[in-house]
Amino acid sequence: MQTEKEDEDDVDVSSEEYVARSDFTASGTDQLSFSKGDRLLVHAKPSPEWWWAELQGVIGYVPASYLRQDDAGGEEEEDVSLEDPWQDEEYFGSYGTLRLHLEMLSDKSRTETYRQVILSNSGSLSNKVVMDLGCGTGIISLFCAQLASPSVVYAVEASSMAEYTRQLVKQNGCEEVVTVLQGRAEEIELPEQVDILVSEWMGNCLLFEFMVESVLLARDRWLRDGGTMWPSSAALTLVPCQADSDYAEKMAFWERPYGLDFTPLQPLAQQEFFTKPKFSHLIEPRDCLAAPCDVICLDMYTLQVRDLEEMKGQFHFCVEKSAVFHGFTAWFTVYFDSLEAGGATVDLNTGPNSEPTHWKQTLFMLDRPVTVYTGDSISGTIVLHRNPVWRRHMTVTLHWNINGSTDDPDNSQGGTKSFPMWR
Ligand SMILES: N=C(N)NC/C=C/[C@H]1O[C@@H](n2cnc3c(N)ncnc32)[C@H](O)[C@@H]1O
Repeated sequence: MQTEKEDEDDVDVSSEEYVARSDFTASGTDQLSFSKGDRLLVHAKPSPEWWWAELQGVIGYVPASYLRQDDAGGEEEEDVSLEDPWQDEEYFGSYGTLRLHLEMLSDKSRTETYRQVILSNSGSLSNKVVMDLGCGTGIISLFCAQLASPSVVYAVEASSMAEYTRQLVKQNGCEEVVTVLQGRAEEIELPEQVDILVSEWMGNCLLFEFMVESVLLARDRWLRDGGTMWPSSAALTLVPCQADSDYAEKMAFWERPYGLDFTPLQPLAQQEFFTKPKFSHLIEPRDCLAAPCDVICLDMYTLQVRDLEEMKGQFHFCVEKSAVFHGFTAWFTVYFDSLEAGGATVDLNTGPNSEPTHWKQTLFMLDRPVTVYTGDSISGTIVLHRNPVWRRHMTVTLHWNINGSTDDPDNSQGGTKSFPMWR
């Protein structure tokens, strides 16, 4: 609930009026929702990002980046610094070039998995209506047209790549089946409901970029009752790990470079290299100190956008090898249910025991590595907290306890650390 203002005396004389640049929907009970153009009275600025403001007698926290001061003319000055909380210009701009598409198409494990899904369901795909959300160069849509006989595939792509995708569809003789629609999936109009919504939406740590929100909105609007989601479900997996080479390279390095003592730089190294997660980390199976654990599982038929604000998971690891516990590594697996009842489920596992993918894995480095021993247990929680302002970002908070099997005073401890990804 938002806080009702008591009485006029509470108004801080230094309150300033600001105008809302865009809508904002509160994602916490102490936040204040507002609409574009609303005039808010800012009473306090406890942090650069979040201010304490009032709207029509109701008070709550508001994201400062959504507000602008009302200049004399009341016209919005051309504010180039206004960043769209979705950063869509930059995001879709990056997908308008080939670099990322080349990376994704070069990822054989990823691309062959989608091909396998189409191939193993080719019979059931006959005469079906398919939506390929975020089709990029259209590879999945082309697989559908080439390997099966759907009645139509709506290939939706928001970036400028769409015009090339149309050429690729024509070039490969698929224009009878594949229709390319340029636009955001949340905004385009389809002529009909779809039987299958297929998308390759997974970001680092499964959710980064939060393209999944677009998939859920499209599901709710365009997937017919009883339709199929591909992927059908997803799991985020975690494992405690050693990361000797990363630690040696970034931290131990400062102990004796060229015979000198550079250890006063280690707090800087900690801050600079270990504050954020490390994307594209390649963990070896031998780096895993315990059996991995699925900490978050998503059912793509029931998952709601509001669930994405905060996702929590628990873990309990039994240490299987004595080693230095440097941190946790995360990866994901997505599952594609067969269109036929009882048919085989296809999965894409991006973990260390599968073919490497362009996502690789994500390393969360602890501030203080600690030696753990076979028989110890590491238990705790992981929380993925979506950034209330930068909607493609999140913070991953890990909380762990080590229950030492030995009486080594150093290793019955725990900790907690939050990793911004990225803001
Ligand atoms: N797997 C990851 N990380 N990204 C892969 C895929 C991203 C592709 O999907 C497109 N895309 C993302 N969101 C939307 C949307 N809401 N509407 C239409 N197209 C979209 C991007 O422009 C890329 O071409």
